[in-house]
Amino acid sequence: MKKIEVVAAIIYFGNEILCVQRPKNKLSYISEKFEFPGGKIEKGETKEEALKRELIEELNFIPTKIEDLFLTVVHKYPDFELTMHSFVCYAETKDINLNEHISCEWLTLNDLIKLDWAEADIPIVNRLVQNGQKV
Ligand SMILES: Nc1nc2c([nH]c(=O)n2[C@@H]2O[C@H](COP(=O)(O)OP(=O)(O)OP(=O)(O)O)[C@@H](O)[C@H]2O)c(=O)[nH]1
Repeated sequence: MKKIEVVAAIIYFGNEILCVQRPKNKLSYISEKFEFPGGKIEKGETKEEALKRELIEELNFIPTKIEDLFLTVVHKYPDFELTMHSFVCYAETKDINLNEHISCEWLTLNDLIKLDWAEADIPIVNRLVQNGQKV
């Protein structure tokens, strides 16, 4: 099975997190699903370099800070196996451009589960919510 390695950004503005919606796709399980912005790591790139490049390409956005790795998810979709490394980042503005996605929402932790997420993102969403519930 084809394997792809991806980086994804959990971007906080205050207590809100950026969620972006993918366009229609022939693969129904990712079509119009919500995800965290990011994309494939290219040859020779570090994860951080890939993340910065993808955020500029997709959103014209430069994070003020990128934290260490938050969670790596390995998920088997019907057509490929995804390894996705997620990183918490911070924004000092909500001013982004949607160059590839069809919509976006800035949501607090408790509202994240309301969206129709790509399956691979569910462990990340759950971990964010759990961490938020710790006192
Ligand atoms: N960026 C991102 N991709 C995700 C997430 N969840 C998830 O299943 N994916 C899947 O991981 C893959 C990422 O590929 P992509 O198409 O975004 O990457 P890319 O920008 O490098 O695409 P390209 O091949 O058009 O250059 C897609 O199949 C996407 O559906 C997520 O939260 N963020």
